[in-house]
Amino acid sequence: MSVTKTDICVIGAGSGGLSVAAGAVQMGARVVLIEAGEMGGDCLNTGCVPSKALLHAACAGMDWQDAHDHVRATIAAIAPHDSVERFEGLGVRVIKGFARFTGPREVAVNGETIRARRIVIATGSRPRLPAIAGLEDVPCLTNETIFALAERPEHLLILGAGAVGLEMAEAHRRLGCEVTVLEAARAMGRDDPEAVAVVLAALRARGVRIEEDMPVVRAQGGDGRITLTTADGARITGSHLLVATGRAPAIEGLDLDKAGVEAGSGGIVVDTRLRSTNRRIHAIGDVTGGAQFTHVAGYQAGVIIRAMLFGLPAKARADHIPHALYTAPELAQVGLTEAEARARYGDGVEIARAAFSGNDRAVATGETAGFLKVMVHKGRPVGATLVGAGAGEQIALWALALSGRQKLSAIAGIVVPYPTMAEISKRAAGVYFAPRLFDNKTVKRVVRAVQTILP
Ligand SMILES: Cc1cc2nc3c(=O)[nH]c(=O)nc-3n(C[C@H](O)[C@H](O)[C@H](O)COP(=O)(O)OP(=O)(O)OC[C@H]3O[C@@H](n4cnc5c(N)ncnc54)[C@H](O)[C@@H]3O)c2cc1C
Ligand SMILES: NC(=O)c1ccc[n+]([C@@H]2O[C@H](COP(=O)([O-])OP(=O)(O)OC[C@H]3O[C@@H](n4cnc5c(N)ncnc54)[C@H](O)[C@@H]3O)[C@@H](O)[C@H]2O)c1
Repeated sequence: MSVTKTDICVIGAGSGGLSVAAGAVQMGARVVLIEAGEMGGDCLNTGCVPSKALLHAACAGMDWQDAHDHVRATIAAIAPHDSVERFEGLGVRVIKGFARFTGPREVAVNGETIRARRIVIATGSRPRLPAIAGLEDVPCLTNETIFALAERPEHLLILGAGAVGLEMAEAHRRLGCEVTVLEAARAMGRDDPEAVAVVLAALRARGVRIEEDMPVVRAQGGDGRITLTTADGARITGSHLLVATGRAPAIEGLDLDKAGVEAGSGGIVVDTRLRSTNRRIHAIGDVTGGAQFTHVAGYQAGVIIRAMLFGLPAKARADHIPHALYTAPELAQVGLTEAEARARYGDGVEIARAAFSGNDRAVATGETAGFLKVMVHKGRPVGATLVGAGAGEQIALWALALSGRQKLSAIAGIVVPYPTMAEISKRAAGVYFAPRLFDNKTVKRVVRAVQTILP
């Protein structure tokens, strides 16, 4: 077996692995990148990119065929950025094959041994199928197959009202499918319930049936006719079934034990510096079981590059990481939700709110559903929840505020073009300061005194 020595060996060419490889090689490290499937991983091929392309096409009123052509064209347009050719051009050695550990510093692929000073596991996640009687015998779709569906489902059943379930419900309903979402617990359970309610109301108004606290106990049927039985005995029949009940870490076949890397049911165990139980092996992205987003994998890549290349003890933060749900309206969150802020700071937290119905641009465009609420502790925002048109774009301002640990006065002090949706952020900050300024006896006394002496 031939042996190749390198500085960094990256397993998985998805959002996390590609970022590590590109950053490290351009700063002078020797990098080997191993990918078993498609370059670009989940995000490009079966996740973010096709889902956002499908949502756009559906909201723009395209038909099934045009929408799927748009999905393929979008992937094809972005693919060169993640391609073998681009990475080889940067100086990375790319190996297409399945990697497995053969020792604490060694990985084997296609009969070759890669011996590396540092190894990065960025193998991502796979759809997790729940233990429901009969499910294994029913033809079910996941994110790996739904974007390649040739024909429009007449009635799409969706298990799980998380991000995948709700975005796919939105897209397929707009493409003309009947859609039923069955959620065992609460839809978008980690997000602010008041904000989630706005999204659910909009989806329901467009005809999506969403049932929460509705565990499914049995699945039966075949191609074109699938019946789900709920715990209370109700039977719901549809033509297709999408399972969107969360993810499992992609660690099968990696032989982690040979490298002394521990994994739990959530994924590879890492410390705040994203080191596994083998200190020379880092793990980033979905495989660690934390917040599963492309921008998190990319952020974590930056953290470990600092450690691997410069020996800096960089820690990964989580308090400034935003996420967004791309339904209409969108829902976005950064930092603590109201419930989390109240649990942490008790009465020390204040909530500053503004509604899209009070935003002139939203009124002009008819997009008045939704609100912003900002959780404030000692004059600093510790979280922001946005639900409304363009929430995913607008959360960037609050991500900046939390990332820089800025005061709310920084947001109150910005000047925003009129009329824009972005005014809602300044408005919420104004709501926080208004009583301090306008209901303040000292301020009033000072103004009266100054007025008596000013010429
Ligand atoms: C439908 C859907 C929509 C999504 N939308 C968004 C969104 O809008 N925004 C967002 O931020 N996130 C979104 N996500 C989540 C996002 O796709 C993931 O968080 C992100 O792709 C994780 O990146 P990663 O590098 O950890 O893993 P991946 O991108 O999955 O990459 C892992 C790579 O490792 C390879 N691999 C696995 N095992 C091996 C091995 N042993 N040897 C070699 N290669 C291996 C795989 O083939 C894969 O290419 C979405 C996910 C889904 C399912
Ligand atoms: N816009 C985005 O950024 C975006 C979009 C899609 C996916 N993602 C990422 O992908 C990951 C996976 O998404 P997901 O939606 O599959 O997972 P999820 O964890 O977000 O949601 C899964 C949902 O399924 C429910 N569930 C679990 N078992 C069930 C059962 N047996 N029957 C019915 N419901 C059940 C859960 O209660 C939960 O609400 C997410 O963590 C998210 O980070 C992000």
